[in-house]
Amino acid sequence: MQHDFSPPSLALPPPNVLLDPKHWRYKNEGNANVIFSSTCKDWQCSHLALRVRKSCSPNGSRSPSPTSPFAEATSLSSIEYANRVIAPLVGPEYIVPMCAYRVTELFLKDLEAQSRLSRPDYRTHQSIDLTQEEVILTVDLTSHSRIARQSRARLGVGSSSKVMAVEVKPKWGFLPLSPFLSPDSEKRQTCRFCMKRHYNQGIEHSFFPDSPLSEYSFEDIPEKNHFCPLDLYSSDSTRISRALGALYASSRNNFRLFNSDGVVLQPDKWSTHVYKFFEPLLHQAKGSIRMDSVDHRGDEDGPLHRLLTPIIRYVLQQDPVLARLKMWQAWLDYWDIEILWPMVDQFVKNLKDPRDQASLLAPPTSKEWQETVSRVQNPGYRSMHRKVPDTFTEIRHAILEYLLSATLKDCSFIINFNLEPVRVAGEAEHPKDDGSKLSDNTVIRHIYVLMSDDDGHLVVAPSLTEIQGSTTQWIRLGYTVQIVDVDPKPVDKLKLYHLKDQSILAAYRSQENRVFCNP
Ligand SMILES: O=P(O)(O)O[C@@H]1[C@@H](OP(=O)(O)O)[C@H](OP(=O)(O)O)[C@H](O)[C@H](OP(=O)(O)O)[C@H]1OP(=O)(O)O
Ligand SMILES: Nc1ncnc2c1ncn2[C@@H]1O[C@H](COP(=O)(O)OP(=O)(O)OP(=O)(O)O)[C@@H](O)[C@H]1O
Repeated sequence: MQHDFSPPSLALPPPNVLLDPKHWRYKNEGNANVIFSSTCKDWQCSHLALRVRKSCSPNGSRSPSPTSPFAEATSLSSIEYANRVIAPLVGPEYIVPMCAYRVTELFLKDLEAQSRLSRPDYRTHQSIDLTQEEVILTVDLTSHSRIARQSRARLGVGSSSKVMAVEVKPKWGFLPLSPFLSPDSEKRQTCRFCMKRHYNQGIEHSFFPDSPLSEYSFEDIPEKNHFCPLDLYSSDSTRISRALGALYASSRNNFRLFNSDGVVLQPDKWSTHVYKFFEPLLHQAKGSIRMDSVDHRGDEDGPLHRLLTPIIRYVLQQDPVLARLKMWQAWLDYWDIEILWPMVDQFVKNLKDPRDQASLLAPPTSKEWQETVSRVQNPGYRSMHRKVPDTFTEIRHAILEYLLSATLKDCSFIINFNLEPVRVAGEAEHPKDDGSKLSDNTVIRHIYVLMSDDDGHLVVAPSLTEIQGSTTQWIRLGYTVQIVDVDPKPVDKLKLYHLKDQSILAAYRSQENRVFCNP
């Protein structure tokens, strides 16, 4: 049933349990996959998720087009890519355990039928691919059971089941480095995400002129209050807070909050959920955190800004995930697609032998991906003055590097917070926490959180020693940070990347507002 990449930590229940559709509930989906969470309470099952590929059509038949993300990405290659290509770059602790699991068409049809009512309208033009023989069995990063079990085993305490998970799709975190882009290029001042806003608005108008607001619509907020990924990646407290505030106001597919059951919450439920999660701490601050309107997302004194922002900001400032994503996104996209694609295209045209042309743009092999990772990890690779690629091998290298950077520009990370039982001051502190590993590579870290007596603000610290004396009550949160959606991008998307890049630029230039992103 399973392939070699199954990590030992996924001790699996028998197939009759796993292949029972009533044990799965629709969780969420992206462009290419639908995710189901386990509803089975069995300890071997309760923290699992299924990642099921979508077809290109509404009836579930697989009809890969040359631009399809599935054309090269079978479930096995996605797993291999995550473990052998992405893990060495960003760190194995961020990679979610996964294995390929054989399924039947009947099982897929049942999943398809039971998910129909939960799926958003704008996604239903693609349904589950009923021809796939394997899906990815993985860990549900929004579930409480894995970290809670670990805490129980380590601390010998009954662990609370309170969990809050947030997902962030941070997108492109850099302004281009390319020495070949014009010094006057808009790309030197405005990040790709901020430019793309105008392109998205154009697409939405042309496709959905009368549609109600969806995840994909921009709400009517002033330009200066929009989310800029560069703020999130900045490691500066004020800028991270601003980025989070912008995401609360207009989250699109860049920010999600999950409840204790791992269900995606609608934005108007976020404040209440966050408030309830922190309730053990709030007796001192009840008056100062406002819960008096229905939707507190924009309220500076509401639970999102006062409670959620400090803990996410703390995690993002401590954890290297964003710095690593940004570094590799930028270095692997050294030339910029505006320069790279015409270079590739010209080179292909100059090749006499059609077999050489085909092999320059052939799907990368596993060996090539692994060579790419070794090459780019070599310190010499990060030189500011790279040789312009002009041989077959160099152009091929530049293509693979760009595709790798595209994966890192499109992935998301999930932070899962697990609330441990409430303690009072004076209780013995846990030993200093340097992160403990689960049986896979997942690292659990802990933070202490309290309401400051002085001003009713949330204080976050890595150990109690730093905060004792200023309060009577604190909570300890275990948290994990892991990345999802690190599939390989197909090589035949390269041309489309260029087209999209030029369309984004054109849409940005066609309007008057200029955005200056802080690098
Ligand atoms: O190009 P972008 O930035 O629009 O990214 C696409 C994403 O759009 P986003 O901006 O996040 O709404 C897009 O996300 P949505 O479908 O919009 O949620 C996909 O992730 C797409 O990747 P793939 O085609 O499924 O492999 C993404 O395409 P890639 O460019 O990563 O291949
Ligand atoms: N292991 C997981 N645990 C919990 N939730 C998950 C997990 N993997 C994915 N999800 C949820 O499902 C959503 C879609 O998953 P994923 O990003 O893998 O789909 P995709 O179709 O490949 O995305 P894209 O549109 O970027 O191509 C994620 O945004 C996240 O909300």
